[in-house]
Amino acid sequence: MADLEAPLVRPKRKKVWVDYFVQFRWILVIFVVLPISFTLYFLTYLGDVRSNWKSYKKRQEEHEENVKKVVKRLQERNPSKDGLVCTARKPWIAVGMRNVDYKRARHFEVDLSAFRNILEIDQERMIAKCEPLVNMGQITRATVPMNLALAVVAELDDLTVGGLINGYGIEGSSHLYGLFSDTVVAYEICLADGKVVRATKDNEYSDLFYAIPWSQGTLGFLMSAEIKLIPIKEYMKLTYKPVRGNVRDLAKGYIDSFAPGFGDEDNEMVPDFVETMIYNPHEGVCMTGVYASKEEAKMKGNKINSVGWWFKPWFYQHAQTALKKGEFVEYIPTREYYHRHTRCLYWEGKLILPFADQWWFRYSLGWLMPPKVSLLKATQGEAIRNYYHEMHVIQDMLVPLYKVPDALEWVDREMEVYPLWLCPHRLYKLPCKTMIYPEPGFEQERRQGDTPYAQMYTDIGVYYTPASVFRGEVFDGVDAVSRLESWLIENHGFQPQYAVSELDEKKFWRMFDAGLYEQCRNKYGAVGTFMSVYYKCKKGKKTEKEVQEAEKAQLETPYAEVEQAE
Ligand SMILES: NC(=O)C1=CN([C@@H]2O[C@H](COP(=O)(O)OP(=O)(O)OC[C@H]3O[C@@H](n4cnc5c(N)ncnc54)[C@H](OP(=O)(O)O)[C@@H]3O)[C@@H](O)[C@H]2O)C=CC1
Ligand SMILES: C=C(/C=C/[C@@H](C)[C@H]1CC[C@H]2C3=CC=C4C[C@@H](O)CC[C@]4(C)[C@H]3CC[C@]12C)C(C)C
Repeated sequence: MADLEAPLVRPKRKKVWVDYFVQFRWILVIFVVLPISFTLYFLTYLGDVRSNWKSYKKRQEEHEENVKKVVKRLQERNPSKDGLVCTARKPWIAVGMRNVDYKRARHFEVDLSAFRNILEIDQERMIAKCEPLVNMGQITRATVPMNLALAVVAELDDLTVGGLINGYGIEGSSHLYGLFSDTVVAYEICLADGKVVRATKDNEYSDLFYAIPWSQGTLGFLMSAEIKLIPIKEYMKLTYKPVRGNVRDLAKGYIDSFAPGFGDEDNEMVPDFVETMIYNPHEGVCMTGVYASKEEAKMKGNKINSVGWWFKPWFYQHAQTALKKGEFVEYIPTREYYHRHTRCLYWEGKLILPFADQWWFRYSLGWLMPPKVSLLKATQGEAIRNYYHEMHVIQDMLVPLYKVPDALEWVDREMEVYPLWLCPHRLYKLPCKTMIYPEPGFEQERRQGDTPYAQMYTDIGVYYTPASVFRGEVFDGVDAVSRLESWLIENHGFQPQYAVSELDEKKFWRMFDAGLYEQCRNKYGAVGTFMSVYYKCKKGKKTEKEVQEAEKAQLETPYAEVEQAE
């Protein structure tokens, strides 16, 4: 605690050309990225419309044909000559910060680009059956008019079902439903030998069912997923409540905004949606939402705010107005609420287009927003990419709810990044130990927000330029991330794998549990066909030696070493 009190003194840093490149990147973004993004969004939309014209039967038939092609392609692979297997999705298309170096070294690609259809919306079973490239924009466009939604809808339109399942996905409803993968009831998986199986939590493939989340596509290819739907209403009644104090007070305000006492999950006060934004070490805004009918929203005296229109203020700035005007309530059309952070990429848009939040830009060119993450990645070059690793932070810390005050103190001291995004999620106690798992014995502590069957966690989203960089001081992003990871390991926290990681293999397996994953890798023949999850997450260019070692790997030994060391 003592060293927490002493302020860090950082030396000044000299600006280099890449600082100016980042500062003037908006020129490239306005004239190249935005027009192409807009065109691509429009073409994707037309593709979705075309897909919707097809009957479910036709889509299912096409799906079966496409699955056969995947099986054939896998069987064509010559293990002694071809590399290990991954999808053919280009590294820059994926919505993640990793450099996906494994796709820049020897590998064997399987093209899944045809898998972009919603195969069925079953209103009786309350299930949406989706192919892996169905994205969030597409699914809400199809379900919201039916007053249905996936139980967890990740905010950015371009996030895909396959990426959210094989990685992680979260939203403001995760305090009720868990992470995206917790809402899946069945996976259709193509295994290394080309066998296609349906895994559910209680059939013969239940081990595979539990091992898929966080495995990054290293156990098999996901061909489709059956995902839980929930009934929704047309509007989200959102309450914005300002909180003030030190970071521990802000954390308490956040926890009290939604978390009932231990085991009191049926408490009617628990909202449908929760998120908190912390704007500086002394101020934050806690938001809680409940679904509301259009009749209620349109009642006299109620304020409707269609936040999705291109000319509207960016959502995080709109929420911030609660700090001036005090607590307020408004009704937001549900689909616009789901995608509230898309237009400004949370607040990252401010750095890329610093004036795009001004009224004159919003009214004149706001309709071109947002720039597609994939195009930003495609045009950023090595220098900007490295700048984002060294002088910027894009990380999430999944921590037990009761540790949020400590985590906020840590981030404030070590990174000084604001705004911060806080979003709670349940971490279920499952019949087997998955890659991420609650603290052993958490239920005996009977803490606020927990239930006997799940521990409440929080995703602390740390995205932006640290204050020290704005002040022109030295900031070592690589070292900061490394310390963040160590803090997470010590505090039973987890780091989503879309972010850049500095973990070595042993530390990786200290953060994540390898037991079930390794067992399934061996049982389902993934070793020697699919890459390992650490190989995929490891930062840095792959050397020929590393590629060869990965290809020859029979057993993932570092896990065994961790076991022995403990
Ligand atoms: N609100 C949220 O929850 C947010 C989440 N994110 C992160 O972004 C990521 C999603 O980005 P997105 O571009 O959609 O996904 P990606 O293309 O980045 O895929 C993520 C991983 O899933 C694997 N994968 C994807 N589809 C399949 C499949 N059909 N079969 C097997 N493996 C598959 C990929 O394997 P391969 O490398 O072989 O292609 C990759 O390892 C998530 O992992 C999430 O962590 C980011 C922002 C917000
Ligand atoms: C994890 C969550 C949200 C994360 C977003 C804030 C980030 C996810 C991917 C990030 C980005 C990817 C690539 C980029 C290209 C760079 O040149 C600029 C930055 C960026 C656009 C970057 C910006 C942040 C993300 C969108 C959820 C759980 C809240």
